[in-house]
This record gives sequence, structure tokens and C-alpha cells, in this order.
Amino acid sequence: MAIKRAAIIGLGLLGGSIGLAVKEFLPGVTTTGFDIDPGVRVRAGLRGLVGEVCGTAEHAVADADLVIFCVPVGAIPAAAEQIRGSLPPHAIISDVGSSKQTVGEALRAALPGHTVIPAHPVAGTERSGPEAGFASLFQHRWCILTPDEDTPPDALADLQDFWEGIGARIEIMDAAHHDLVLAVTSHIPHLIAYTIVGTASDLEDVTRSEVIKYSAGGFRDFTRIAASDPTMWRDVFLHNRGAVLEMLGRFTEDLTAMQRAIRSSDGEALFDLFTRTRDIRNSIIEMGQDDARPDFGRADHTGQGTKEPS
Ligand SMILES: NC(=O)c1ccc[n+]([C@@H]2O[C@H](COP(=O)([O-])OP(=O)(O)OC[C@H]3O[C@@H](n4cnc5c(N)ncnc54)[C@H](O)[C@@H]3O)[C@@H](O)[C@H]2O)c1
Ligand SMILES: O=C(O)C(=O)C[C@]1(C(=O)O)C=C[C@@H](O)C=C1
Repeated sequence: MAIKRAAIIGLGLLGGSIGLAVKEFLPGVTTTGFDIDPGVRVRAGLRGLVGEVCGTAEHAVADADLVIFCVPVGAIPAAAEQIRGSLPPHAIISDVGSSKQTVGEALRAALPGHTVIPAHPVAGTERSGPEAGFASLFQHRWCILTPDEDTPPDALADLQDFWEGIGARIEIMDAAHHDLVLAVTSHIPHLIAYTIVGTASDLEDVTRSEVIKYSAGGFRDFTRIAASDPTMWRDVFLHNRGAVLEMLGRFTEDLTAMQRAIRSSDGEALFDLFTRTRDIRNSIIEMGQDDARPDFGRADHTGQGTKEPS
């Protein structure tokens, strides 16, 4: 492993999980970490998320071979500016942001002359903060790297080794294509969940307690997604605006077609769609991509507890 020292900026779910995963699966790699929130720094230290929690970002990156920004995508430009004067010249700069095009542009603009390789581990939960991380988060999960034509192949190989070392599978992708694919597989589903839960809570003729009392199955699954971090998701939608709006246009047309099918009692159209979507679910299960996460303890916030009953 060419990377011996990794600096993690942002010690919430993603930063904490990377720190714990390195400790468990790459014991030869040392970690430093920084979070802008002093309370998070204290809690990260108590959980031992990284080898050393530093008081400044500059200190955290001073000897790093790899710096990973694990902050909301809207916070990346300021976080990158902060370390501009303290980076070792050879350090690889990366991140875990859920959108990639604007993030790559911001990192390259803030840190000229450095090797920037944006990354997105497609792994997470609805929880956030330093108590949310767990070491096995990336096991068998895809991590998408979005290098550009100037990326040195040896740096790309080093970053790939790092992610594979903590359990991930690597896919290399163009940043714009990443943003389009993730708009449909992750961003729009979150928008739908936020919307349907919001709609249910705004209904005049159905009380809030009825919504909570009778929310079995489908709605309950939506509420899990709709509990995801507001800052993170605000930033995702603002930073992947083009792809999200394009996919939302497609989705709205398809929803209108469903509305038409119901109004005109077109059972065949409904049945055909539901059969196609069931096939997709079966393919996900066959690929081992259904909820492969371990029992990560939503109930007790430690990663040791039991999953809530469904
Ligand atoms: N949550 C998920 O499921 C998930 C999955 C994949 C990728 N991501 C991406 O990972 C990133 C982090 O998400 P998370 O879920 O870990 O969020 P989180 O809220 O758990 O942690 C983010 C941390 O960043 C800190 N922070 C904010 N600005 C900072 C700055 N300028 N310098 C240092 N620290 C700063 C916050 O104090 C917070 O502790 C986001 O970009 C998100 O899009 C999230
Ligand atoms: O499992 C969840 O709770 C998630 O929302 C994880 C999820 C996703 O949409 O798949 C969320 C955002 C990411 O950037 C990557 C993963």
C-alpha cells in the first residue's frame, strides 16, 4: 500500500466509517482527522474514529499521502481552501461527495498543481454524525472514481488500492455520467421520499397520528430515506441540479402516464410496468446488491445493536 498516511476532513458518517475501516482492514495506514465542529472532534476522539483528531485542518493534512474530504458537497470549496498552504506536494486529494462534476471542478480550482481524484462510495445510511460510522460500511459496495485525462495512473492505482483495502469494488466513470446515473438511482429516490413524507404530513383530512399509526411497509421505508441529513441533501440537489432536473422531467412524464392509466382503468399498462419493475428488483438481488449492509444498529447508534423490526 503506497498510501501510508490518510487525512480525513469531516468526521461524520462517511469520515468516521473510513477511519474505522482503515483501523480494521488497513492497520499499516495511519489516520489523522479534523472536523469544523469542536463537539464532533471530541466525540470522534472518544470513539477512536482516527488515530489523531487534530485541532486544525492544516495540522491534519501536514504529512498526508491522501486527503479525503468527507463534508457536505457545498462545504468542499471552503474546506479545500483551508488546507491549500499546508499540503505535501505529493498528496492525492479526494472526497466522498454524492455528486462529482462540480466537486471535481471546485477541488481542482482550489488546489491547483495537486492530483485530484474525486470518489463516491455508493454506501451509506440515513444517519449522520460521528456516532453513525461503522467499519464494514464499504464491504462489497461500489466506489466510483472520476479521474480526468491528466490523472497520473500510479495515483489512480494507489487510490484504487486504498478503497479496495477497506472492502470496496471500484468503477471508473466520467464525472458527468456519474451525476446522471446517480440522479436516477439515488438523488431522485431521495427527492420522492422527502416529498411523499412531506405530503402525508401536510394532509388536512388525515391526522399526523394516523399517518404514524398506520405507516406499515411502503411508507415506513420512505420515512427512513426521508430522515437523511438535510444539509447533505440540500447540497446534493443544488450541486447536481442539471442531471436531477433532467431525470425529474422524465419521472414526471412517467408519473403522468400512470395517472392516465389509472384514470382510464388501463390495468394492462399498470400490470406491465409492475412486472418490469419486479424484474429489476430480482436482478438487484441476484447481483447481491440488495441491502448487503450488516446489522449496523440503527437503534443504539454504535454499530453493535439490532436492526429495527420492519
Ligand atoms: N450519508 C450517506 O449515505 C452518504 C453516502 C455516500 C456519500 N456521502 C457524502 O459524504 C459526505 C459526508 O456525508 P456524511 O453522511 O458523512 O455527513 P455527516 O453530516 O455525517 O458528516 C459531515 C461532517 O462534515 C463536517 N464539516 C462540515 N464542513 C466542514 C469543513 N469545512 N471542514 C471540516 N469539517 C466540516 C460536519 O461538521 C460533519 O461532522 C457528503 O458529501 C455526502 O454527499 C454520504
Ligand atoms: O442507504 C441509504 O440510506 C442511502 O441513502 C445511501 C446512498 C444511496 O442513495 O444509495 C445515499 C447517498 C449516497 O451518496 C450513497 C448512498
